[in-house]
Amino acid sequence: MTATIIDGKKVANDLHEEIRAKAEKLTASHGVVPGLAVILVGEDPASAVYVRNKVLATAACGIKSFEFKLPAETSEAEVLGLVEKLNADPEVHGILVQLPLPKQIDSDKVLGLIDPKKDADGFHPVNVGLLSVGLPGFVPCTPRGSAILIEKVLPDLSGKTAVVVGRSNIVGKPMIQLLLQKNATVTCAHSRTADLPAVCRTADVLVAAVGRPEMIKGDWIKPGAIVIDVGINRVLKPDGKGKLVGDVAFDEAKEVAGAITPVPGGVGPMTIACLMLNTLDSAYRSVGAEI
Ligand SMILES: Nc1nc(=O)c2c([nH]1)NC[C@@H]1CN(c3ccc(C(=O)N[C@@H](CCC(=O)O)C(=O)O)cc3)C=[N+]21
Ligand SMILES: [Mg+2]
Repeated sequence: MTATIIDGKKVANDLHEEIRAKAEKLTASHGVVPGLAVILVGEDPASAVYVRNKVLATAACGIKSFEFKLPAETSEAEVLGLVEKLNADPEVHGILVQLPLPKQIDSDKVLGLIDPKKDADGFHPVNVGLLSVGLPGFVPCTPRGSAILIEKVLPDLSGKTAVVVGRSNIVGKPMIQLLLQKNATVTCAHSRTADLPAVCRTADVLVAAVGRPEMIKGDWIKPGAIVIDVGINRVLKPDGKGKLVGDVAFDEAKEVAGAITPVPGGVGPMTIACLMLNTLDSAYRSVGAEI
């Protein structure tokens, strides 16, 4: 039996339509168009794809997009100044500073300056804290999108075991919080975990967020498990062309799993859809309207 392939692109496109309808409703009732500002410092080819997809998504969702592409040698003071300007701009409801930033810029300082009420990435310590105590705030886009996909396949995680491989602030840690909120029994595994394959084999829900191409093999997966592949790795094929692969060896894994996300077309589009969702939520909150 082969796994159900979870179509993240389809779920994301459906979300875009819902967001557009709600954005139009907010414009009709309050004259507000949700706005998202993206700051990109320097040229990174992978970032360029991401930024292009974001701009396409804002258009699909009826969200106004403000793009700031700054040269790689931009000073920290300049980025901080831009963040302050966007914090004060009533047309901007969400601010995203694309990571990683060049060396001369302290990213903690920049993320800490973003108004927590406009923190569409959910990386500000205030939002991290709100998530960890279960209060409303911004939830990071990749875990939020992953949780939506898991819910589609398995709405009730009570009594289920979830393993998150990776402990980053961007994906692993917030993913753990969301899985706990859903009553899963959660393990966080990482590069120092002993016998990682055995730990992965305990998972009814396995979230791979390690950033290492095809590291998680088919025989690490419990038969019937839900596998969420967060990795987006660009690798070279023997013919010299580039292709995208996840952190999971997909061809093997799909023979064992019950459901699995592909790369591309899985978590990636959901990350972007959730960025739109966070921006929409923020615009509603800015006028005190119910979503
Ligand atoms: N502050 C910040 N927030 C982020 O969320 C953030 C970031 N910085 N820096 C870069 C990474 C990367 N990232 C991606 C999101 C979606 C796709 C995506 O749409 N992927 C598609 C297409 C990929 C393609 O064709 O290249 C897919 O997987 O199907 C890719 C990459 C968000 N990031
Ligand atoms: Mg690690």
